[in-house]
Amino acid sequence: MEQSEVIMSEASPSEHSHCNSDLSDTEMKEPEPDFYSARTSMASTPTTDYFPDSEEELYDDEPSELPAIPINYNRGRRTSVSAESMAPSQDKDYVKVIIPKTQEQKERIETSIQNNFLFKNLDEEQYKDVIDAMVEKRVLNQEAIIKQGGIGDFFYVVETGTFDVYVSKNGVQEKVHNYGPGGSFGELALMYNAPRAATVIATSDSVLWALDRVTFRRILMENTSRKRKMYESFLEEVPILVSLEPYERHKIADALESAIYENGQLVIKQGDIGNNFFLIESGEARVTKIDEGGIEHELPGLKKGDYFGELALLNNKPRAVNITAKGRLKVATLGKKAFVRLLGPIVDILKRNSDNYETITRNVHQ
Ligand SMILES: Nc1ncnc2c1ncn2[C@@H]1O[C@@H]2COP(=O)(O)O[C@H]2[C@H]1O
Repeated sequence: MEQSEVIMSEASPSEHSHCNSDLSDTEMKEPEPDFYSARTSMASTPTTDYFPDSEEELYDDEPSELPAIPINYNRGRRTSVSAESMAPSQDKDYVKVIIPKTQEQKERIETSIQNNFLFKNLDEEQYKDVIDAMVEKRVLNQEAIIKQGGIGDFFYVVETGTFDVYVSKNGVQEKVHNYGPGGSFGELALMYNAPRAATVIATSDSVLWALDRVTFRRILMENTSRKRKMYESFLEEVPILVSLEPYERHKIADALESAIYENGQLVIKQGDIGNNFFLIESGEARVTKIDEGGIEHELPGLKKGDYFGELALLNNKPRAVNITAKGRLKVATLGKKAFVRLLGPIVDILKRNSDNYETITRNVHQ
């Protein structure tokens, strides 16, 4: 069947200044959220009709085939969504969503998604479809864009502004996360047909790009859930990551890329500038250090579940050692930006552990 297209009314161009984009986590101020009076507002009137008044409009009661919901995401409170196959990319009956945009709006979307891992690996058509379907949404400081327990309608990418995420457990609200420009949220309810797992509140006047659930499921869901599933059990077993929340490990999975090194291949060269952090998925690695006299010393090796490459990223120093594949080595890598953003909660542990290197090196030299 031919794919049809539905043209939505145009979102009005932005006159909003791009503010707060440089706020670091530490600069963000704690809000006093009032979840019950919090409201959301549409930036541009012409698109208002496209956002249902009630999220319930999107649903009916027919049961649907559901993927397994991961731990901690409002288990047991699943909602159902009909007329969506579990392999959305193969559904030829979908109607493409096209919301006309100015060139300036398209460019702003491209800038917002360029460093977002969920948008990596899209082909040209998928990329265009995503941009076509996105709708601009402006929120005011302290507005709740998502409320925990609500039904999921849209996935959001932050263009400008900042957001805090709260999870309520046993009546206690806990701040679990925050987002800035380029960040994205709201995927869980769409992926698992589950109620919203958290409340997301703007901590400054912000601009978001919203992607409807059908387009999200059709284009972004498969790759996202494939990667999260692929790395889930591995990341659970990496000792350095045990203190992280399951959701934090999922965000790491989004950002990971796997690479294979054959026996004897150099992964890290002493003295180089460091751009990546590595986790060993399988195999082993040799670690050696060349001293000032040019003599190479063997240091304790690395195995599955170990990490390396953090030192140069933590201290902005050249690589301290050589790392070489010993047999076939499979690693999962994180780029520097993702390392800083996603491993923030364990930076102190990484730094503390790195103190041991000096002792190890000193012992080897003696
Ligand atoms: N610790 C967390 N647990 C659950 N959701 C989170 C967490 N941190 C950020 N989020 C995001 O908050 C969103 C709330 O809506 P969703 O459940 O659709 O998707 C959720 C995630 O994108």
